[in-house]
Amino acid sequence: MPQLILALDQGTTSCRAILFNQTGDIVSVAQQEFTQIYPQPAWVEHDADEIWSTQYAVTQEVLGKAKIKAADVAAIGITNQRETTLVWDRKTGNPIHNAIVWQDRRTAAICDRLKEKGLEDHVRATTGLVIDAYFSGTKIKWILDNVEGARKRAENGELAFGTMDSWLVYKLTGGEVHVTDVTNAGRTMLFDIKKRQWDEKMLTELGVPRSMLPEVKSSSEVYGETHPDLFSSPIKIAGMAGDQHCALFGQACYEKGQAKNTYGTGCFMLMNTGTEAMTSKNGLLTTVAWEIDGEITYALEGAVFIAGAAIQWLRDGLKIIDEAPDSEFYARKVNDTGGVYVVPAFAGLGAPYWDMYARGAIFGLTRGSNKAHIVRATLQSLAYQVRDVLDAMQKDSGAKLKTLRVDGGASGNDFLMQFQADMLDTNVERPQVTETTALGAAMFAGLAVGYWTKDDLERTWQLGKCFSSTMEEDKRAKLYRGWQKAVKRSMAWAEEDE
Ligand SMILES: Nc1ncnc2c1ncn2[C@@H]1O[C@H](COP(=O)(O)OP(=O)(O)O)[C@@H](O)[C@H]1O
Ligand SMILES: O=P(O)(O)OC[C@H](O)CO
Repeated sequence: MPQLILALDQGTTSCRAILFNQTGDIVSVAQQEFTQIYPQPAWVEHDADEIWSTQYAVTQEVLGKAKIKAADVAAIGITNQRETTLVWDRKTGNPIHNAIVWQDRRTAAICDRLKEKGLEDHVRATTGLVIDAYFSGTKIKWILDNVEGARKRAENGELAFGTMDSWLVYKLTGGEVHVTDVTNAGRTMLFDIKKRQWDEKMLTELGVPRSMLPEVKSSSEVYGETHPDLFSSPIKIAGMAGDQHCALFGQACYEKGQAKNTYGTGCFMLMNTGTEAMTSKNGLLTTVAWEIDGEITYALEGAVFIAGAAIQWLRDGLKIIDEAPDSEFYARKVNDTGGVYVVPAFAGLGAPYWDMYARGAIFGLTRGSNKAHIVRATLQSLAYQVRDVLDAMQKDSGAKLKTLRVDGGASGNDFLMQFQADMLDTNVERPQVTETTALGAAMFAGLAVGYWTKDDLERTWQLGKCFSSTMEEDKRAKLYRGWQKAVKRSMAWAEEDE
Protein backbone atom coordinates (compact mmCIF):
# COMPACT_ATOMS: atom_id res chain seq x y z
CA MET A 1 0.00 0.00 0.00
CA PRO A 2 1.37 3.50 -0.87
CA GLN A 3 2.24 5.55 2.18
CA LEU A 4 0.07 8.38 3.53
CA ILE A 5 0.79 11.63 5.36
CA LEU A 6 -0.74 12.20 8.78
CA ALA A 7 -1.71 15.74 9.81
CA LEU A 8 -2.38 16.52 13.47
CA ASP A 9 -4.55 19.65 13.76
CA GLN A 10 -4.65 20.85 17.33
CA GLY A 11 -7.37 23.55 17.16
CA THR A 12 -8.95 25.80 19.77
CA THR A 13 -11.96 23.58 20.35
CA SER A 14 -10.96 20.18 19.01
CA CYS A 15 -8.11 17.88 18.06
CA ARG A 16 -8.18 16.32 14.63
CA ALA A 17 -6.06 13.70 12.91
CA ILE A 18 -6.35 13.48 9.12
CA LEU A 19 -4.69 11.12 6.67
CA PHE A 20 -3.92 12.42 3.18
CA ASN A 21 -2.91 10.44 0.11
CA GLN A 22 -0.48 11.41 -2.64
CA THR A 23 -3.12 13.40 -4.56
CA GLY A 24 -3.87 15.50 -1.46
CA ASP A 25 -7.23 13.83 -0.87
CA ILE A 26 -8.50 12.97 2.58
CA VAL A 27 -8.42 9.24 3.31
CA SER A 28 -9.69 9.34 6.88
CA VAL A 29 -10.50 11.82 9.66
CA ALA A 30 -10.91 11.51 13.43
CA GLN A 31 -11.92 14.43 15.63
CA GLN A 32 -12.70 15.04 19.30
CA GLU A 33 -13.61 18.20 21.17
CA PHE A 34 -11.96 18.96 24.51
CA THR A 35 -12.92 21.03 27.54
CA GLN A 36 -12.98 24.81 27.45
CA ILE A 37 -12.25 26.20 30.91
CA TYR A 38 -13.52 29.68 31.82
CA PRO A 39 -12.24 30.43 35.36
CA GLN A 40 -13.33 34.09 35.23
CA PRO A 41 -14.98 36.36 32.67
CA ALA A 42 -12.60 36.88 29.72
CA TRP A 43 -10.22 34.14 30.96
CA VAL A 44 -9.90 30.95 28.87
CA GLU A 45 -7.78 27.90 29.71
CA HIS A 46 -7.13 24.41 28.35
CA ASP A 47 -5.90 21.35 30.23
CA ALA A 48 -2.72 20.49 28.30
CA ASP A 49 -2.78 16.85 29.44
CA GLU A 50 -6.32 16.56 28.08
CA ILE A 51 -5.14 18.10 24.80
CA TRP A 52 -2.40 15.50 24.57
CA SER A 53 -4.66 12.54 25.45
CA THR A 54 -7.30 13.78 22.97
CA GLN A 55 -4.74 14.27 20.23
CA TYR A 56 -3.22 10.84 20.85
CA ALA A 57 -6.67 9.20 20.90
CA VAL A 58 -7.73 10.71 17.55
CA THR A 59 -4.37 9.76 16.04
CA GLN A 60 -4.85 6.13 17.01
CA GLU A 61 -8.47 6.29 15.87
CA VAL A 62 -7.60 7.58 12.41
CA LEU A 63 -4.98 4.86 11.89
CA GLY A 64 -7.56 2.28 12.98
CA LYS A 65 -10.30 3.69 10.73
CA ALA A 66 -7.99 3.62 7.70
CA LYS A 67 -6.76 0.16 8.74
CA ILE A 68 -3.12 1.15 8.43
CA LYS A 69 -0.02 0.72 10.57
CA ALA A 70 2.41 3.41 11.64
CA ALA A 71 4.83 2.08 8.99
CA ASP A 72 2.31 3.18 6.33
CA VAL A 73 2.70 6.80 7.43
CA ALA A 74 5.49 8.65 5.60
CA ALA A 75 5.52 11.55 8.08
CA ILE A 76 3.52 13.57 10.58
CA GLY A 77 2.79 17.29 10.10
CA ILE A 78 1.63 19.27 13.12
CA THR A 79 -0.50 22.39 13.06
CA ASN A 80 -1.94 24.20 16.02
CA GLN A 81 -3.99 26.96 17.59
CA ARG A 82 -1.34 29.64 17.98
CA GLU A 83 -0.22 31.74 21.01
CA THR A 84 -1.84 29.40 23.58
CA THR A 85 0.80 29.25 26.26
CA LEU A 86 2.05 26.38 28.36
CA VAL A 87 4.83 26.09 30.92
CA TRP A 88 5.88 22.63 32.05
CA ASP A 89 8.52 20.91 34.16
CA ARG A 90 11.30 19.67 31.88
CA LYS A 91 11.99 16.55 33.95
CA THR A 92 8.50 15.31 34.74
CA GLY A 93 6.70 16.77 31.71
CA ASN A 94 3.99 18.05 34.08
CA PRO A 95 2.41 21.41 33.22
CA ILE A 96 2.68 23.86 36.12
CA HIS A 97 -0.60 25.59 35.14
CA ASN A 98 -3.38 25.10 32.61
CA ALA A 99 -2.51 26.42 29.16
CA ILE A 100 -3.62 30.06 28.83
CA VAL A 101 -5.56 30.30 25.58
CA TRP A 102 -4.97 32.96 22.92
CA GLN A 103 -8.43 34.46 23.60
CA ASP A 104 -7.63 35.07 27.29
CA ARG A 105 -7.57 38.74 28.35
CA ARG A 106 -6.04 38.43 31.83
CA THR A 107 -2.80 40.11 30.83
CA ALA A 108 -4.40 43.32 29.51
CA ALA A 109 -2.92 45.35 32.37
CA ILE A 110 0.59 43.98 31.67
CA CYS A 111 0.10 45.13 28.06
CA ASP A 112 -0.98 48.58 29.23
CA ARG A 113 2.27 48.88 31.22
CA LEU A 114 4.32 47.90 28.15
CA LYS A 115 2.50 50.60 26.18
CA GLU A 116 3.11 53.18 28.92
CA LYS A 117 6.82 52.34 28.71
CA GLY A 118 6.70 53.29 25.02
CA LEU A 119 7.43 49.82 23.65
CA GLU A 120 4.87 49.85 20.85
CA ASP A 121 7.29 50.89 18.11
CA HIS A 122 9.87 48.34 19.20
CA VAL A 123 7.29 45.55 19.28
CA ARG A 124 5.99 46.40 15.82
CA ALA A 125 9.44 46.80 14.28
CA THR A 126 10.92 43.58 15.66
CA THR A 127 8.04 41.16 16.23
CA GLY A 128 5.61 42.53 13.60
CA LEU A 129 2.86 42.55 16.27
CA VAL A 130 0.88 45.06 18.27
CA ILE A 131 0.96 44.97 22.06
CA ASP A 132 -2.04 42.85 23.01
CA ALA A 133 -2.97 40.15 25.52
CA TYR A 134 -3.47 37.83 22.51
CA PHE A 135 0.20 36.90 22.22
CA SER A 136 2.19 34.46 24.38
CA GLY A 137 4.79 36.77 25.97
CA THR A 138 2.59 38.39 28.61
CA LYS A 139 0.94 35.03 29.34
CA ILE A 140 4.35 33.51 30.21
CA LYS A 141 5.01 36.46 32.51
CA TRP A 142 1.64 35.95 34.19
CA ILE A 143 2.38 32.27 34.85
CA LEU A 144 5.86 33.02 36.23
CA ASP A 145 4.42 35.77 38.45
CA ASN A 146 1.41 33.83 39.69
CA VAL A 147 2.40 30.19 40.13
CA GLU A 148 4.24 29.80 43.39
CA GLY A 149 7.97 29.26 42.94
CA ALA A 150 7.71 29.32 39.13
CA ARG A 151 10.06 32.22 38.49
CA LYS A 152 12.82 30.67 40.58
CA ARG A 153 12.38 27.31 38.88
CA ALA A 154 12.43 28.97 35.47
CA GLU A 155 15.65 30.80 36.35
CA ASN A 156 17.16 27.47 37.43
CA GLY A 157 16.38 26.02 33.98
CA GLU A 158 13.77 23.59 35.32
CA LEU A 159 10.83 24.86 33.24
CA ALA A 160 10.03 24.83 29.53
CA PHE A 161 7.68 27.13 27.62
CA GLY A 162 5.89 26.11 24.46
CA THR A 163 2.84 26.67 22.32
CA MET A 164 0.79 23.61 21.39
CA ASP A 165 3.15 22.62 18.55
CA SER A 166 6.06 22.41 21.01
CA TRP A 167 3.92 20.55 23.52
CA LEU A 168 2.82 17.91 20.98
CA VAL A 169 6.36 17.35 19.69
CA TYR A 170 7.60 17.08 23.27
CA LYS A 171 4.92 14.48 24.10
CA LEU A 172 5.26 12.61 20.79
CA THR A 173 9.01 12.25 21.22
CA GLY A 174 8.70 11.12 24.84
CA GLY A 175 10.13 14.41 26.18
CA GLU A 176 13.22 14.27 23.96
CA VAL A 177 12.66 17.26 21.69
CA HIS A 178 11.83 20.86 22.68
CA VAL A 179 11.35 22.88 19.49
CA THR A 180 8.92 25.26 17.84
CA ASP A 181 8.73 26.54 14.29
CA VAL A 182 9.35 30.07 13.15
CA THR A 183 5.63 30.83 12.51
CA ASN A 184 4.71 29.94 16.08
CA ALA A 185 7.76 31.71 17.53
CA GLY A 186 6.60 34.81 15.65
CA ARG A 187 3.41 34.92 17.70
CA THR A 188 5.05 35.18 21.11
CA MET A 189 5.93 38.93 21.06
CA LEU A 190 9.43 37.72 22.01
CA PHE A 191 10.79 36.91 18.55
CA ASP A 192 12.47 39.15 15.99
CA ILE A 193 10.90 38.00 12.72
CA LYS A 194 13.49 39.71 10.51
CA LYS A 195 16.63 38.62 12.37
CA ARG A 196 14.97 35.22 13.04
CA GLN A 197 16.01 35.10 16.67
CA TRP A 198 14.60 35.67 20.15
CA ASP A 199 14.58 39.36 21.00
CA GLU A 200 16.70 40.14 24.07
CA LYS A 201 14.85 43.37 24.87
CA MET A 202 11.42 41.73 25.02
CA LEU A 203 12.76 38.78 27.02
CA THR A 204 14.12 41.27 29.56
CA GLU A 205 10.99 43.43 29.60
CA LEU A 206 8.80 40.41 30.31
CA GLY A 207 11.30 38.63 32.56
CA VAL A 208 11.37 35.43 30.48
CA PRO A 209 14.56 33.38 30.97
CA ARG A 210 16.09 32.21 27.69
CA SER A 211 16.50 28.68 29.05
CA MET A 212 12.69 28.19 28.91
CA LEU A 213 12.49 28.77 25.20
CA PRO A 214 12.26 26.10 22.50
CA GLU A 215 14.75 25.90 19.66
CA VAL A 216 13.30 27.60 16.56
CA LYS A 217 13.10 25.43 13.43
CA SER A 218 11.75 25.88 9.91
CA SER A 219 8.20 24.79 8.98
CA SER A 220 9.36 21.81 6.94
CA GLU A 221 12.15 19.55 8.21
CA VAL A 222 12.53 16.41 10.29
CA TYR A 223 12.37 17.42 13.97
CA GLY A 224 12.46 13.92 15.44
CA GLU A 225 10.59 10.62 15.61
CA THR A 226 7.69 9.45 17.71
CA HIS A 227 8.63 7.53 20.85
CA PRO A 228 8.63 3.74 20.25
CA ASP A 229 5.93 3.20 22.94
CA LEU A 230 3.34 5.31 21.12
CA PHE A 231 2.75 3.51 17.81
CA SER A 232 3.66 0.15 16.29
CA SER A 233 6.80 1.78 14.84
CA PRO A 234 8.33 5.27 15.06
CA ILE A 235 7.02 7.93 12.64
CA LYS A 236 9.02 10.97 11.50
CA ILE A 237 7.67 14.38 12.57
CA ALA A 238 8.53 16.57 9.60
CA GLY A 239 6.17 19.57 9.33
CA MET A 240 5.11 22.19 11.83
CA ALA A 241 3.40 25.58 11.56
CA GLY A 242 0.59 27.59 13.13
CA ASP A 243 -2.86 26.75 11.79
CA GLN A 244 -3.37 29.98 9.85
CA HIS A 245 0.01 29.64 8.15
CA CYS A 246 -0.80 26.06 7.18
CA ALA A 247 -4.16 27.18 5.80
CA LEU A 248 -2.41 29.79 3.62
CA PHE A 249 -0.11 27.07 2.29
CA GLY A 250 -2.93 24.51 1.98
CA GLN A 251 -4.91 27.09 -0.04
CA ALA A 252 -1.95 27.21 -2.45
CA CYS A 253 -1.44 30.95 -1.82
CA TYR A 254 2.21 30.63 -2.82
CA GLU A 255 2.35 33.90 -4.75
CA LYS A 256 2.69 37.42 -3.40
CA GLY A 257 -0.75 39.09 -3.22
CA GLN A 258 -2.77 35.87 -2.77
CA ALA A 259 -4.94 35.73 0.35
CA LYS A 260 -7.13 33.36 2.31
CA ASN A 261 -9.58 33.73 5.15
CA THR A 262 -10.30 30.96 7.65
CA TYR A 263 -13.63 30.95 9.51
CA GLY A 264 -12.94 28.86 12.62
CA THR A 265 -13.31 29.92 16.24
CA GLY A 266 -11.94 33.25 15.06
CA CYS A 267 -11.37 34.59 11.56
CA PHE A 268 -7.89 34.95 10.22
CA MET A 269 -7.06 36.55 6.88
CA LEU A 270 -3.50 36.19 5.66
CA MET A 271 -2.02 37.69 2.51
CA ASN A 272 1.29 36.43 1.14
CA THR A 273 3.73 39.37 0.86
CA GLY A 274 6.67 37.35 -0.46
CA THR A 275 10.11 37.83 1.05
CA GLU A 276 9.17 41.31 2.28
CA ALA A 277 8.09 41.78 5.89
CA MET A 278 5.59 44.55 5.12
CA THR A 279 4.68 46.82 8.04
CA SER A 280 0.99 47.63 8.32
CA LYS A 281 -0.25 51.19 8.78
CA ASN A 282 -3.82 49.96 9.21
CA GLY A 283 -3.87 47.70 12.24
CA LEU A 284 -2.71 44.43 10.69
CA LEU A 285 0.08 42.16 11.88
CA THR A 286 3.26 41.19 10.07
CA THR A 287 3.85 37.51 10.40
CA VAL A 288 6.07 34.75 9.04
CA ALA A 289 4.00 32.78 6.53
CA TRP A 290 6.46 29.85 6.54
CA GLU A 291 10.12 28.96 6.24
CA ILE A 292 11.19 26.32 3.74
CA ASP A 293 14.80 25.48 2.82
CA GLY A 294 16.14 28.51 4.67
CA GLU A 295 13.86 31.00 2.88
CA ILE A 296 11.26 32.94 4.84
CA THR A 297 8.00 34.04 3.22
CA TYR A 298 6.07 36.75 5.09
CA ALA A 299 2.38 37.63 5.31
CA LEU A 300 0.11 40.40 6.48
CA GLU A 301 -2.53 39.13 8.88
CA GLY A 302 -5.88 40.37 10.10
CA ALA A 303 -6.83 38.43 13.24
CA VAL A 304 -10.48 38.54 14.34
CA PHE A 305 -10.96 36.87 17.73
CA ILE A 306 -14.58 35.74 17.56
CA ALA A 307 -16.21 34.28 14.45
CA GLY A 308 -17.48 30.66 14.61
CA ALA A 309 -17.31 31.08 18.40
CA ALA A 310 -20.25 33.49 18.09
CA ILE A 311 -22.23 30.70 16.45
CA GLN A 312 -21.20 28.39 19.30
CA TRP A 313 -22.52 31.05 21.66
CA LEU A 314 -25.89 30.97 19.88
CA ARG A 315 -25.82 27.19 20.41
CA ASP A 316 -24.36 26.83 23.92
CA GLY A 317 -24.86 30.26 25.52
CA LEU A 318 -28.24 31.43 24.23
CA LYS A 319 -29.32 27.89 23.22
CA ILE A 320 -31.34 29.28 20.30
CA ILE A 321 -29.92 26.81 17.77
CA ASP A 322 -29.11 23.11 18.20
CA GLU A 323 -26.20 22.86 15.77
CA ALA A 324 -23.98 25.46 14.06
CA PRO A 325 -25.38 24.70 10.54
CA ASP A 326 -28.93 25.53 11.83
CA SER A 327 -27.81 29.16 11.81
CA GLU A 328 -28.24 29.16 8.02
CA PHE A 329 -31.83 27.92 8.29
CA TYR A 330 -32.82 30.70 10.73
CA ALA A 331 -30.92 33.40 8.83
CA ARG A 332 -32.86 32.55 5.68
CA LYS A 333 -36.23 32.76 7.51
CA VAL A 334 -36.06 36.57 7.40
CA ASN A 335 -35.16 38.95 4.58
CA ASP A 336 -32.91 41.11 6.73
CA THR A 337 -31.96 41.61 10.38
CA GLY A 338 -34.62 44.28 10.95
CA GLY A 339 -31.82 46.71 11.84
CA VAL A 340 -30.21 44.41 14.43
CA TYR A 341 -26.40 44.30 14.68
CA VAL A 342 -24.47 41.85 16.86
CA VAL A 343 -20.90 42.81 17.75
CA PRO A 344 -19.28 39.61 19.07
CA ALA A 345 -16.43 41.35 20.91
CA PHE A 346 -16.47 38.67 23.62
CA ALA A 347 -12.68 38.72 23.90
CA GLY A 348 -12.14 42.37 23.04
CA LEU A 349 -11.53 43.31 19.42
CA GLY A 350 -8.54 42.27 17.35
CA ALA A 351 -7.67 43.64 13.92
CA PRO A 352 -7.95 46.39 12.94
CA TYR A 353 -9.23 47.91 16.23
CA TRP A 354 -7.04 46.23 18.90
CA ASP A 355 -9.26 47.12 21.82
CA MET A 356 -8.70 44.72 24.74
CA TYR A 357 -11.59 46.35 26.60
CA ALA A 358 -14.32 46.11 23.94
CA ARG A 359 -17.14 43.70 24.84
CA GLY A 360 -19.97 42.05 22.95
CA ALA A 361 -23.21 43.94 22.27
CA ILE A 362 -26.49 43.72 20.40
CA PHE A 363 -27.79 46.96 18.89
CA GLY A 364 -30.97 48.00 17.12
CA LEU A 365 -33.41 45.72 18.97
CA THR A 366 -37.08 46.57 18.59
CA ARG A 367 -40.27 44.89 19.78
CA GLY A 368 -40.32 43.13 16.40
CA SER A 369 -36.86 41.56 16.75
CA ASN A 370 -36.88 37.78 16.96
CA LYS A 371 -34.54 34.81 17.11
CA ALA A 372 -34.06 34.72 13.32
CA HIS A 373 -32.94 38.37 13.29
CA ILE A 374 -30.38 37.72 16.01
CA VAL A 375 -29.05 34.58 14.32
CA ARG A 376 -28.81 36.38 10.98
CA ALA A 377 -27.12 39.40 12.56
CA THR A 378 -24.62 37.12 14.30
CA LEU A 379 -23.71 35.41 11.02
CA GLN A 380 -23.42 38.77 9.30
CA SER A 381 -21.08 40.01 12.03
CA LEU A 382 -18.49 37.51 10.78
CA ALA A 383 -18.68 39.00 7.31
CA TYR A 384 -18.49 42.59 8.58
CA GLN A 385 -15.38 41.80 10.60
CA VAL A 386 -13.78 40.28 7.51
CA ARG A 387 -14.69 43.43 5.56
CA ASP A 388 -12.90 45.54 8.23
CA VAL A 389 -9.79 43.43 7.75
CA LEU A 390 -9.94 43.30 3.95
CA ASP A 391 -10.26 47.08 3.75
CA ALA A 392 -7.14 47.42 5.91
CA MET A 393 -5.28 44.87 3.79
CA GLN A 394 -6.17 46.61 0.54
CA LYS A 395 -5.01 49.94 1.99
CA ASP A 396 -1.70 48.42 3.10
CA SER A 397 -1.01 46.54 -0.11
CA GLY A 398 -2.38 49.26 -2.40
CA ALA A 399 -4.18 46.63 -4.52
CA LYS A 400 -7.77 45.41 -4.76
CA LEU A 401 -8.09 41.72 -4.03
CA LYS A 402 -9.86 39.94 -6.89
CA THR A 403 -10.60 36.72 -5.05
CA LEU A 404 -10.55 35.58 -1.47
CA ARG A 405 -10.04 31.88 -0.81
CA VAL A 406 -11.97 30.66 2.21
CA ASP A 407 -11.96 27.66 4.53
CA GLY A 408 -12.70 26.63 8.13
CA GLY A 409 -15.90 25.31 9.73
CA ALA A 410 -18.18 28.32 9.07
CA SER A 411 -17.12 28.56 5.40
CA GLY A 412 -19.54 25.67 4.87
CA ASN A 413 -22.41 28.12 5.45
CA ASP A 414 -23.62 29.24 2.00
CA PHE A 415 -25.71 32.10 3.39
CA LEU A 416 -22.63 33.50 5.10
CA MET A 417 -20.39 33.05 2.05
CA GLN A 418 -22.89 34.83 -0.22
CA PHE A 419 -23.24 37.70 2.26
CA GLN A 420 -19.46 37.80 2.49
CA ALA A 421 -19.09 38.19 -1.28
CA ASP A 422 -21.80 40.88 -1.19
CA MET A 423 -20.10 42.76 1.62
CA LEU A 424 -16.62 42.60 0.06
CA ASP A 425 -17.65 42.96 -3.58
CA THR A 426 -14.95 40.36 -4.20
CA ASN A 427 -15.27 36.77 -5.39
CA VAL A 428 -15.20 34.28 -2.53
CA GLU A 429 -13.76 30.91 -3.53
CA ARG A 430 -14.30 27.82 -1.43
CA PRO A 431 -12.08 24.87 -2.40
CA GLN A 432 -13.24 21.27 -2.63
CA VAL A 433 -11.05 20.33 0.34
CA THR A 434 -11.82 22.83 3.11
CA GLU A 435 -9.50 21.06 5.57
CA THR A 436 -6.75 23.30 4.22
CA THR A 437 -5.11 23.75 7.62
CA ALA A 438 -4.44 20.04 7.94
CA LEU A 439 -3.54 19.84 4.26
CA GLY A 440 -0.93 22.59 4.70
CA ALA A 441 0.62 20.75 7.65
CA ALA A 442 0.66 17.54 5.61
CA MET A 443 2.31 19.41 2.73
CA PHE A 444 5.08 20.81 4.93
CA ALA A 445 5.76 17.29 6.21
CA GLY A 446 5.46 15.70 2.76
CA LEU A 447 7.94 18.18 1.27
CA ALA A 448 10.48 17.48 4.02
CA VAL A 449 10.52 13.72 3.44
CA GLY A 450 10.34 13.85 -0.36
CA TYR A 451 6.75 12.57 -0.51
CA TRP A 452 5.77 15.61 -2.59
CA THR A 453 7.61 18.18 -4.67
CA LYS A 454 6.53 21.82 -4.93
CA ASP A 455 5.13 21.08 -8.42
CA ASP A 456 2.91 18.32 -7.02
CA LEU A 457 1.47 20.79 -4.53
CA GLU A 458 0.44 23.33 -7.20
CA ARG A 459 -1.98 20.75 -8.59
CA THR A 460 -3.82 19.93 -5.36
CA TRP A 461 -6.06 23.06 -5.11
CA GLN A 462 -9.50 22.55 -6.71
CA LEU A 463 -12.38 25.04 -6.67
CA GLY A 464 -15.51 23.82 -4.91
CA LYS A 465 -17.83 26.83 -5.21
CA CYS A 466 -17.41 30.50 -6.10
CA PHE A 467 -19.69 33.18 -4.59
CA SER A 468 -19.97 36.55 -6.40
CA SER A 469 -21.59 39.75 -5.22
CA THR A 470 -25.18 40.45 -6.24
CA MET A 471 -25.73 43.40 -3.88
CA GLU A 472 -26.20 47.01 -4.95
CA GLU A 473 -23.41 49.33 -3.83
CA ASP A 474 -25.85 51.63 -1.96
CA LYS A 475 -27.20 48.78 0.10
CA ARG A 476 -23.71 47.46 0.84
CA ALA A 477 -22.54 50.90 1.99
CA LYS A 478 -25.62 51.43 4.19
CA LEU A 479 -25.34 48.06 5.91
CA TYR A 480 -21.62 48.54 6.53
CA ARG A 481 -22.15 52.03 7.98
CA GLY A 482 -24.52 50.47 10.51
CA TRP A 483 -21.84 47.96 11.48
CA GLN A 484 -19.22 50.67 11.92
CA LYS A 485 -21.56 52.57 14.22
CA ALA A 486 -22.24 49.43 16.28
CA VAL A 487 -18.54 48.55 16.62
CA LYS A 488 -17.70 52.03 17.82
CA ARG A 489 -20.26 51.74 20.60
CA SER A 490 -18.94 48.40 21.84
CA MET A 491 -15.42 49.74 22.32
CA ALA A 492 -13.70 50.47 25.67
CA TRP A 493 -16.69 48.95 27.48
CA ALA A 494 -14.89 46.95 30.20
CA GLU A 495 -12.49 49.81 30.82
CA GLU A 496 -15.32 52.24 31.50
CA ASP A 497 -16.77 49.78 33.96
CA GLU A 498 -13.64 49.60 36.13
N1 LIG B 1 -22.53 25.73 9.02
C1 LIG B 1 -21.95 26.56 9.91
N2 LIG B 1 -22.37 27.83 10.03
C2 LIG B 1 -21.79 28.68 10.90
N3 LIG B 1 -20.77 28.35 11.70
C3 LIG B 1 -20.30 27.09 11.62
C4 LIG B 1 -20.87 26.13 10.74
N4 LIG B 1 -20.19 24.97 10.91
C5 LIG B 1 -19.25 25.22 11.85
N5 LIG B 1 -19.31 26.48 12.30
C6 LIG B 1 -18.46 27.13 13.30
O1 LIG B 1 -17.12 26.88 12.92
C7 LIG B 1 -16.31 26.63 14.06
C8 LIG B 1 -15.56 25.33 13.88
O2 LIG B 1 -14.71 25.46 12.79
P1 LIG B 1 -13.24 24.87 12.86
O3 LIG B 1 -12.60 25.25 11.56
O4 LIG B 1 -13.34 23.45 13.23
O5 LIG B 1 -12.67 25.74 14.07
P2 LIG B 1 -11.42 25.60 15.08
O6 LIG B 1 -10.28 25.05 14.27
O7 LIG B 1 -11.21 27.00 15.53
O8 LIG B 1 -11.81 24.72 16.22
C9 LIG B 1 -17.21 26.59 15.26
O9 LIG B 1 -17.01 27.77 15.99
C10 LIG B 1 -18.62 26.53 14.68
O10 LIG B 1 -19.52 27.30 15.44
O1 LIG C 1 -8.02 27.16 16.40
P1 LIG C 1 -8.41 28.18 15.40
O2 LIG C 1 -8.56 27.62 14.02
O3 LIG C 1 -9.54 29.02 15.82
O4 LIG C 1 -7.15 29.20 15.26
C1 LIG C 1 -6.72 29.91 16.34
C2 LIG C 1 -5.60 30.84 15.95
O5 LIG C 1 -4.45 30.18 15.55
C3 LIG C 1 -5.30 31.80 17.06
O6 LIG C 1 -4.34 32.73 16.65
